[in-house]
Amino acid sequence: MTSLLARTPDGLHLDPDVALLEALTFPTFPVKKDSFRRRYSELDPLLLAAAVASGPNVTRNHYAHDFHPGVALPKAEGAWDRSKWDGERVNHTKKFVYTSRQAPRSVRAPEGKENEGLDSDLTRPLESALVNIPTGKRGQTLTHTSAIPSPLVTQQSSNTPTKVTCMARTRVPTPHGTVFLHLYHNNRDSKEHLAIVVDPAQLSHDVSSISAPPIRSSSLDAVWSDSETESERLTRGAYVGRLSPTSHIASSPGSLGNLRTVDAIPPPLVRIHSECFTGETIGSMRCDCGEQLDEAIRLMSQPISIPSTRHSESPTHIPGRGVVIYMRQEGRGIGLLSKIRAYNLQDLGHDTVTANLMLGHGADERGYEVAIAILQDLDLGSSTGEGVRLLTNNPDKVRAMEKEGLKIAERVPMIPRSWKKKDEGEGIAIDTGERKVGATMVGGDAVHGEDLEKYLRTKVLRMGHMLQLNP
Ligand SMILES: Nc1nc2c(ncn2[C@@H]2O[C@H](COP(=O)(O)OP(=O)(O)OP(=O)(O)O)[C@@H](O)[C@H]2O)c(=O)[nH]1
Repeated sequence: MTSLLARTPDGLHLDPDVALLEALTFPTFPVKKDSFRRRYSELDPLLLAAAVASGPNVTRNHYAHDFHPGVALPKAEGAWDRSKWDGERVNHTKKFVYTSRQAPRSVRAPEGKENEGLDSDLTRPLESALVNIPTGKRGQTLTHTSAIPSPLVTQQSSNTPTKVTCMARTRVPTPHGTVFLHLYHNNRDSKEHLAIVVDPAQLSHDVSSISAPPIRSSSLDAVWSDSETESERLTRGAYVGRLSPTSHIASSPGSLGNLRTVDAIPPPLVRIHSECFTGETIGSMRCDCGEQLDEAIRLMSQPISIPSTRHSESPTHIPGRGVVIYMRQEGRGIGLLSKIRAYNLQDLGHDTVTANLMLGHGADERGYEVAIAILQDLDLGSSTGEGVRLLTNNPDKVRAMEKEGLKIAERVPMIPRSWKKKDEGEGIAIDTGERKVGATMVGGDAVHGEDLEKYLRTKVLRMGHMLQLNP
C-alpha cells in the first residue's frame, strides 16, 4: 500500500486518507490506464475499492453481491490477487465480472407484502441455510452446503413454516449476572425479536466444567456460507467461551452439543415476555411488566441445587439457566400508540380489557409461533426433549404455547413482588406512589400503587390469570 500511496498523480504529499482514496481510485489502478471512467463506469473503482477493503458484505445493498472471482474467492482461477500486483505485470485483458447472488428485488420484496413474510435482502443470504422441517424435528437435507446445520422451523396452520435465524449474539452483564442477548429475524414479521439467554456456564473455556446442556442457537452456530470467515463468525457472536482480545474460538455446528451432563438437572426456566416500553424503559407503575422481566432474569440466574444421591453428601450447585424470549408485541400486540390511547380510556374509568375493545382491538392480539420457533432454534421445548418450566400466570399463553407444540414440563407462577412481600410480612409502602429507584426495571425492587393494583386485579378477574387475589 505504501508504494501505491507514493504513486499519487502529482507527487504531492497527501493526507493518508486522501492518499489512500486517491491510490485506490487512481486511473492506472490496477488495470489499463483510463479503462474506468471513474464514478460513471459500470465498474466503479471506488465501489470496487470499498468492496476489496471490506469483504463481500459491504452494505445492506451490496450484501451477497460479489466481484467474481476476485473478492470472495481469492484463490479461484482467474482471481485477482491484489497483494501480488506490482504495477507492471498486470494482465490488461482480465475483466472483473460482476455477479450477484441476490434474487431480483421483485422477488425479494413483493409490493405490499412486507409483513406477510420477511424475505428481504437482509435475510436472503441465509435462506440457503434454512430447510423446512416439521415441528420438533431437525432435518438433514441441505440445500447449500453440508456444513450448514438443519434449520429451525415450526409448522403453521397456514402451512407456511415459520423460519427464524439468529443474526447476532452478544454478552451483556446485568445486575443479575451475565446474559447472552440473541437477535432474531424471521419470515413472519419485520420485527427484531430477542432471546435473553441466561447460561453463564458457557463463559467457561473449560468445556468439561459445563454440567447442563448449553443453550445454543443452531442458526447462529451454523456456517452461513462457504466463504464465511472466522472473523465474521466471531463478529456475529458464533463463538464459545468468553470473547476477548486474547481469546476467540469460533463455534461450529454442534460444537457443544454432545457434552455429558449431570442428571437430575431441572428443565430450564423459560419466559415468553412481550415488549412494554412504559413498564420496562420509563418504569411505569401502571403494569408489572418491568418487574416481571427483572424477576424472570433474576430467577433464571439463581444457582441450581442438585440433590446428592448419597445421604451423607450435601447438594451440588450449578449456575442457573433459562431464556426470556422477548417478543416485540407492545401492548399485547396492539402497539404503543393504541396502548397509550388505552391508558387514557383507563383513566376515564375503563379497565385494560375494555379499553382495548373500545379501540377496536382484541383484548390480546399476540401470536406465539415466532417465539416457539426461537425456542426450537435454541433446542428447547421440543416434544421429544425435557420440556421447559414456563414462567407465567396467563392461561391463554399456556394454551397457545402447547397448541404450537411446546412441551411444558411445569408452569411456574409469577407472583407480583408487592403481593409476595405482603404475604411474607415485609412492610412496603401502600398507595403512596413512592418507590425505590429503578423499581419495575431490571435490578429494581418491589413496587406498589393504585394503578398497578387495578391492573393486576383485572388480569386475575377478567383475563383469568392464575394468581391468588390479594385481599
Ligand atoms: N393494551 C394494553 N397492553 C398492556 C397494558 N399494560 C401492559 N400491557 C402489555 O401487556 C404485555 C405484557 O404481557 P406479558 O408480560 O407477556 O404478560 P401477560 O400476558 O400479562 O402474562 P404473564 O406471562 O402472566 O405475565 C406487554 O406487551 C405490555 O405492553 C395495558 O394497559 N393495555
